[in-house]
Amino acid sequence: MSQDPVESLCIGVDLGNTRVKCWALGAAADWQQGLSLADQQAIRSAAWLDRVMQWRDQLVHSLPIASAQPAVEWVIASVQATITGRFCDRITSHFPSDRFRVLSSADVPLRTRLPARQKIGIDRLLTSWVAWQNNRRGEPGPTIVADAGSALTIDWTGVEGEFRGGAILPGVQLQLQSLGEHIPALSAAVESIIQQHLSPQPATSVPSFPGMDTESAIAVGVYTSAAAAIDRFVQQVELESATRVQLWLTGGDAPRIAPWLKSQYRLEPDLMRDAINRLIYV
Ligand SMILES: Nc1ncnc2c1ncn2[C@@H]1O[C@H](COP(=O)(O)OP(=O)(O)OP(=O)(O)O)[C@@H](O)[C@H]1O
Ligand SMILES: CC(C)(CO)[C@@H](O)C(=O)NCCC(=O)O
Ligand SMILES: [K+]
Repeated sequence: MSQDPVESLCIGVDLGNTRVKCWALGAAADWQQGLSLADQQAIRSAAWLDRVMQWRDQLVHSLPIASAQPAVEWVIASVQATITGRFCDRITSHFPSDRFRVLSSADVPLRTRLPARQKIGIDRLLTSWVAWQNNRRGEPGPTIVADAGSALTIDWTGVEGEFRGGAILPGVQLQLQSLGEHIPALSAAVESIIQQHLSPQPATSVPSFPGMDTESAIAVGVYTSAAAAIDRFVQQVELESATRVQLWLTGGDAPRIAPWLKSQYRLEPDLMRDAINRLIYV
């Protein structure tokens, strides 16, 4: 009897600055529903590579065809080259027949006239490309993606699909950490906000305005600064292009920034997954 793989499985990986996110793509995306296997593991921790390998094992065992030895391909979008090397080495040592493909900026079908395309973060290009694709089906207009991760990036793509560049600033968590580390009087309040952020419970309330104690003043400060940067960027693009823009909001801190925005937006927590999926399957 043939031992050949009967199914193939594609796993999308977003290797960010703080977290790694993995998803089964294509048809297999459904197989993991209800198993909460979308691993979100801090890269700083020693065990993160083991966690991903465990997740890959669990995912394969959850395939509907019990005897399958699927051919597994990892499609990796990474902003950290050194860690990508370690990641691929680990995959090869655990699962020698797994294949991987590391995406580069040349894989993203978005034009740009920027001088150094290869230096633009793959996350910026991928999310901009998929948001622009989505916009084409709706109202035409420039696309802006605000990705609130470790860094907050805000990027502009023209109506014809040209990546125009953007803005990069410290993300919410980084702003909080720098306050906590450099201003002793604020470190306890910052610690408490960070703990709330990391709790699996979604935020229940938006801090009231203005902040009436240290914690809420810090929260109002960092959220309004992120939201104001995004609103200002939107305003500038609208001014320069004389049309309404479509703003997409993604990244771990997007839901907390959203209530402070004046601009209309669409919140898409998994824009990176959608982008990798679309790149591979469409
Ligand atoms: N379990 C968690 N671990 C770390 N950050 C979390 C967690 N849950 C929510 N967050 C929030 O998500 C933010 C990180 O967002 P995201 O996961 O998009 O970033 P990232 O992948 O590290 O960054 P980037 O993609 O910019 O490199 C943190 O600032 C934090 O506030
Ligand atoms: C800006 C970040 C860190 C955001 O994740 C990433 O896109 C990156 O490492 N970019 C490289 C520099 C650039 O995009 O111009
Ligand atoms: K990101």
